[in-house]
Amino acid sequence: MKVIIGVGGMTNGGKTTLTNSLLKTLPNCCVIHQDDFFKPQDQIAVGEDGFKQWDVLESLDMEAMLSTVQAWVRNPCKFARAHGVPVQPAASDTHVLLLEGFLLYSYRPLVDLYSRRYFLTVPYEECKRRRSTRNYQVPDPPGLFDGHVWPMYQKYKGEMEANGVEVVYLDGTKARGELFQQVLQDIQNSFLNHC
Ligand SMILES: Nc1ncnc2c1ncn2[C@@H]1O[C@H](COP(=O)(O)OP(=O)(O)OP(=O)(O)O)[C@@H](O)[C@H]1O
Ligand SMILES: NC(=O)c1ccc[n+]([C@@H]2O[C@H](CO)[C@@H](O)[C@H]2O)c1
Ligand SMILES: [Mg+2]
Repeated sequence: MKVIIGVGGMTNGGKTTLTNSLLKTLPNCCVIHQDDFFKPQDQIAVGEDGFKQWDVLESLDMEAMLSTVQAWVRNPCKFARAHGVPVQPAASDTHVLLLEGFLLYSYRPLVDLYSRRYFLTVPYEECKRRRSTRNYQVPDPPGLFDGHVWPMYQKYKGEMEANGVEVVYLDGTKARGELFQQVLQDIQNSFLNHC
């Protein structure tokens, strides 16, 4: 059985934190981080607002991300070995791929591949507060959150909903351990118990 799980949602919703916990627990589990597919800085467009447009789909090499997912689908054992994930003999029929990122459900070729799509959210104020504590490879210039990050989040989320993409919303203000248990149980109930 091959299961692809999306851990998506807003910036600073807690996607990477949750993904890292799941990765340690789920059997034969590999991960692909969307943030690893950002294009180089000189290829990022500058908008009329003067900001580099990081939070749009065009800033990511989604074709490369899709190819990486397809490599896992073709041969999850080979993919696991190549990424240093030991294949557990007792669960060698089960393979899990976690896709983690902020625009997972807006790229058409990926949308139908997920067995489950999680979507982490926190309120605007909490998102802005968490983001202000972060250091990205390219630091946020003043005003980026309200001028670009938040409006793009709302735009893509609106499109996702209008397109009827089914997601499981998660409250990112819950404690880390509680979120982890909730999602782990949901995954186990949905898939792993069925094999
Ligand atoms: N459940 C939680 N409760 C409180 N703080 C959390 C929780 N989960 C993560 N955090 C904190 O919030 C910040 C963002 O977490 P994380 O990096 O996991 O989010 P992300 O969604 O991957 O963000 P990014 O947009 O940078 O990819 C970090 O400082 C992290 O320690
Ligand atoms: N990883 C990067 O290269 C990079 C550069 C500039 C901005 N970001 C931010 O990452 C978030 C997604 O995790 C987005 O909100 C980007 O603004 C990432
Ligand atoms: Mg992250």
